[in-house]
Amino acid sequence: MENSESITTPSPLALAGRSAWWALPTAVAGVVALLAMNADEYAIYIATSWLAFGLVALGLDLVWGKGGDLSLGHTVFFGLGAYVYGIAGSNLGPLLGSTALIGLLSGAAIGALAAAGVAYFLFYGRLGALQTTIITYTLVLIMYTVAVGWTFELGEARVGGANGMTTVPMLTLGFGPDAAPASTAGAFYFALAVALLIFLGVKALLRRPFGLVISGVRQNLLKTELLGYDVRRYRLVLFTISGAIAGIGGALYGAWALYVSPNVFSVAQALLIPIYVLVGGRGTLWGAFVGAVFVGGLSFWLGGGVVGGQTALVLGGGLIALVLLAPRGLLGMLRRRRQRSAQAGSVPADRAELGGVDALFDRQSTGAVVLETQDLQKRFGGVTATDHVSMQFHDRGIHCLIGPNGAGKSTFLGTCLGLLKPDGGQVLFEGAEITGWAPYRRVQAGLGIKLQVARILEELSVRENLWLAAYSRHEDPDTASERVRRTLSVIGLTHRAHEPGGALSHGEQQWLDLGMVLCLEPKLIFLDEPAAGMTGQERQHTVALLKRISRFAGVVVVEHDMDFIRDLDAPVTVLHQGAVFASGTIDELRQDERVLDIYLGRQSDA
Ligand SMILES: Nc1ncnc2c1ncn2[C@@H]1O[C@H](COP(=O)(O)OP(=O)(O)OP(=O)(O)O)[C@@H](O)[C@H]1O
Repeated sequence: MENSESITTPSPLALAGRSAWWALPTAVAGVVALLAMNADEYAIYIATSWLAFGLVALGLDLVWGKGGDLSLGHTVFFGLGAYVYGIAGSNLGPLLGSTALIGLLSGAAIGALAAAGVAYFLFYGRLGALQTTIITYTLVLIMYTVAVGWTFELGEARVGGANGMTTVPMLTLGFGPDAAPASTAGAFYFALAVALLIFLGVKALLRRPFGLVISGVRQNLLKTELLGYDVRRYRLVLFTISGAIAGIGGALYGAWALYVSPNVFSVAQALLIPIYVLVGGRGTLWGAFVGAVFVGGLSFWLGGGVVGGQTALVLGGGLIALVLLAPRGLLGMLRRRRQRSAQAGSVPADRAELGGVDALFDRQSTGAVVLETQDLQKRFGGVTATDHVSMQFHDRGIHCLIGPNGAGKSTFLGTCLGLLKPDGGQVLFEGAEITGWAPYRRVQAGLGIKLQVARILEELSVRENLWLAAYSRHEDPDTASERVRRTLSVIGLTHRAHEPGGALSHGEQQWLDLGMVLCLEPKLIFLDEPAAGMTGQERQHTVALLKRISRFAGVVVVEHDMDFIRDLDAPVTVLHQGAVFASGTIDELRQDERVLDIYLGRQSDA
């Protein structure tokens, strides 16, 4: 009862935790501000640079800790922020004053622009994680070479290649030509306020459904796309925001150092940023600042000569030890580990409400053809995996697809879903050609897919998993929450709604995965080996559930288990060597010598 009440909580914000989320960061910033009042001016000056580095680390933690993409190129956005602040500030500052505002705007703009360009290339090119890291690293090498060799003058600004840029104006908070530069303390408080506001902005963003999608992207990119989210766009937006934050950090750094060296693009500087994040605690956001202060503070202390000038050596050794001893970072050590439930829950057959399926579909199915393939072909080198397949699937009823190993079932599924690009033929959805569509667009149009291995988002709660699916369909938090409540009852997981998906048993994860597909209210559902690994009772229940679902949506079942197919009592198509080989009822096909032959391997040609 307690669970079901909280499940109906309409606000998506409830998904992300406490409501006074802004109070702690604000209080911490307040305490830091109070401490600074009594601190030595030189310490305040040094601490201002830690805030600038903390910001670029925050930008990286956003894409790495939250989004899962390790970028080694964030120092490029940081360095560009510093240079562009120098150029814009030295030209506009004498006219307008407020180099602070100029710095914020120019740093954010150049950081965002550069990051968006890189992200477009990375994500729309569908490059993998390793390639992302290598390409961002290469970017650092390129930028360093460019910065060392480039000398030019632009108005008051002089960029001097290897000598760097010396015309970087001081931070001015006031407006107008007569505005005076900020004091050391003034610059620190300004940087602190900027860091706090950006931190709160990032937190607020991640508490929105955007944050859940990003969490999905990190945990399982394919599943998130199969929930209908344009994952490339989400990653691009996240990377762009993170570049803007790094650019602002760079502008603050430029205003602090009053000089920009091409070394901001050096490999050493590039590697320091992930080190800040690792030391502080990846994915914590706070850790970005903790890492910058800790590493900055340590090198400041060591630089004072306490270890006989071996600063880099001692710092390096210390950091290696820290990362080994506290792999989750300083803040990660403090965080309570989420307990994985040891409960080995079985499939909740007796608790699931088959009748509840009716309430999950608002629309009536008409029995019309929803998906059609025409002459579909797919080759892998010399292997023809899909051979001129023309099939139709309706928005009601069950259709089974069988065939021996290597018959081309998965390939056919992959081309229908947009996971594989066909070499010929067409895929039509409700009469419109969708052959070139990305998977998420097909899901938005009404295709649902449950792959053989359950794909759930293990760190999100059961409810959040379902909510993400329902939100993709409805984009209305209240409607999504209501659908989640109904779906939980259908899949019998209401009592585990608030547990992380990763704590569920194998069987329960399969049900959760199916529940996510149901939340999408698809017109046609592809199920890849739904009976794999199930007990007899679980199979019976699945058969009953699929029959119920098939009143409202077409269900295409790809299976090996002939008893399961028989129980489904539905038309069957046999694939062999990529082509449609036979079709009929399972009993008819079991009598067909040709079909028996291919299953027993007695025939090499169709
Ligand atoms: N990525 C790939 N690269 C090269 N060949 C592939 C690839 N994917 C599939 N194939 C080949 O295409 C043919 C069809 O494979 P597919 O996996 O579609 O069959 P299947 O019916 O799903 O088999 P199974 O029931 O064993 O999963 C096989 O000969 C397989 O070796």
